[in-house]
Amino acid sequence: MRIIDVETMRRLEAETIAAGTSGYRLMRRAGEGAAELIREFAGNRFRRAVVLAGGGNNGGDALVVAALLDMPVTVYATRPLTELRGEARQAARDLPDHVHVEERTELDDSDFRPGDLIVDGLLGTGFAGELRPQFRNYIEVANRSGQPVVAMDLPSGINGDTGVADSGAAVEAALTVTFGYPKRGLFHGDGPRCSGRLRLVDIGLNAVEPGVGYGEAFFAADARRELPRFAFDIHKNLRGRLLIAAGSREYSGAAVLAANAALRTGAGMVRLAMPVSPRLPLPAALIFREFPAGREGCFAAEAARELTPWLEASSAVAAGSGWGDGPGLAEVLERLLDFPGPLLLDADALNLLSRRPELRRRRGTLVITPHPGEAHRLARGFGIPESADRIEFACALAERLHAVTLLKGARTVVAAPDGRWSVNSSGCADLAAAGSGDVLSGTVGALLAMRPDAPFEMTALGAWLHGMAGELGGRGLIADDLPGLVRLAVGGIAAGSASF
Ligand SMILES: NC(=O)C1=CN([C@@H]2O[C@H](COP(=O)(O)OP(=O)(O)OC[C@H]3O[C@@H](n4cnc5c(N)ncnc54)[C@H](O)[C@@H]3O)[C@@H](O)[C@H]2O)[C@@H](O)CC1
Ligand SMILES: Nc1ncnc2c1ncn2[C@@H]1O[C@H](COP(=O)(O)OP(=O)(O)O)[C@@H](O)[C@H]1O
Ligand SMILES: [K+]
Repeated sequence: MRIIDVETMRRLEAETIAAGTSGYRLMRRAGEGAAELIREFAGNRFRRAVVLAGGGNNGGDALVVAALLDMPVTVYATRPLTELRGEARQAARDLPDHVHVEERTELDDSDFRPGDLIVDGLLGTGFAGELRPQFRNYIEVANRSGQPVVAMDLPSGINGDTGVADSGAAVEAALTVTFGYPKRGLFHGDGPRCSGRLRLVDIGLNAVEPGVGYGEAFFAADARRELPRFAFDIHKNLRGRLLIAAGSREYSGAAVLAANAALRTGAGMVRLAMPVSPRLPLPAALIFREFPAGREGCFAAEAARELTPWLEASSAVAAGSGWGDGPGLAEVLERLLDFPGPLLLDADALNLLSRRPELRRRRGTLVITPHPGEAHRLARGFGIPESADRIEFACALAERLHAVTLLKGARTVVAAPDGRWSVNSSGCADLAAAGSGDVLSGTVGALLAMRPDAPFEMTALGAWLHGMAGELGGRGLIADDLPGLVRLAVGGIAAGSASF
């Protein structure tokens, strides 16, 4: 989905209205979509919704939501609803009687209580200049309450173009529901930190013209488009054959996580090559072999030759998770780099490549999945200037290493050597846990094995599925849970579920 700036958003809105859809219709679609997502997010965890309504259309969206929630609702309005104009006025008129409205110049801590879900409709794309004191007070008290906030369109206080909380205060949302197209500010500055989970509601705006906008963000609609579909009479050999070369004596769990994830993502066949026998039970569906190990318990150089028959039988390879460091690994890496199909390198394989950049010779597609530490080492090894802007940095790595680059973190970036890039919309802080990256390498590896011709799209899809699995898991998630949750995310998309 194209990321756009505020000016383009206004133009598309005006053009859509000129083409015959009323502004209030757009607001209704925004509010209805948001209410549905809020119901899903809230489940039955909350006793009351507290809607913070500003004086513009962002407030209007929140009032539409207030009318549709199936729990008690209190609206704190920054100004009398009778003073609202245009579509927001209409939304105020359509509020049912059971919605309790208070006009409040100021809020204090006693205005929120445990069991409240806060809906932030203070400021959206119309926010400009210094935050007025009343709005600063609303934002600060809401944040201080510790109750989850769902932001309409943008977290209030965030500049829609730059993502910066210009006035030093912004809503810290648990979920942001953005309307029509994702705004640039959600991906820069304070945007990722303040927006929390991200969802997009299609409100039927005119399509943005090709070439207009600023880059791509990957949402559920993109996952629906990209998920490989299989004919009813498919054969396992056509559903992707992945070789995973991973693990060491110390880190056998990494290999097992990657292999489980690859199977649960739906690869037709997964082979796991490890230099030791794992301490953990392996899924019976996995094809496993122990390869020669050196004294440190890592792959020995002989493993390189012995991998040949398995490489010849694979449509993609994922390597590097839990490799550790040993003298034989450079030879193994060189052998893998000769593989003609897509090769994904993660973790210690990237660290090795950073120390030995001269090994980077390759015929086939290379996909790299560094976390920020590994990306930093790659930048040093390959002499790439590091940028604080994650999108710019991922693009520089992709270009210089000629590799599809997945730069991990909150709002993972996937960049291609040809300059395309996409920011992932799914994911949550629960993914910041040991082993979660190993699962990602198995998931992306499986997708590359299914669609070796579309490495950029499959890598972005893998990031989205992994992020969604994290969201489905939530608090208390451990990496062992993720493969099963990836399966649920794949299944939901494949079955055409309305969720996500
Ligand atoms: N563009 C579109 O196609 C659609 C926009 N919609 C909603 O409309 C929003 C934009 O609405 P508006 O243009 O009315 O703008 P907003 O509602 O985002 O903001 C304008 C209001 O905020 C106040 N304001 C501006 N700067 C301020 C500051 N520094 N301190 C305190 N108050 C400030 C203004 O006085 C005005 O009342 C979007 O973010 C979205 O939520 C939706 O209704 C759906 C359609
Ligand atoms: N705050 C966060 N929000 C969303 N995703 C995150 C966050 N922190 C980490 N992740 C994701 O979790 C995974 C962690 O991978 P990695 O650092 O390689 O872990 P490990 O090496 O322990 O497996 C990556 O997919 C990364 O994008
Ligand atoms: K908002």
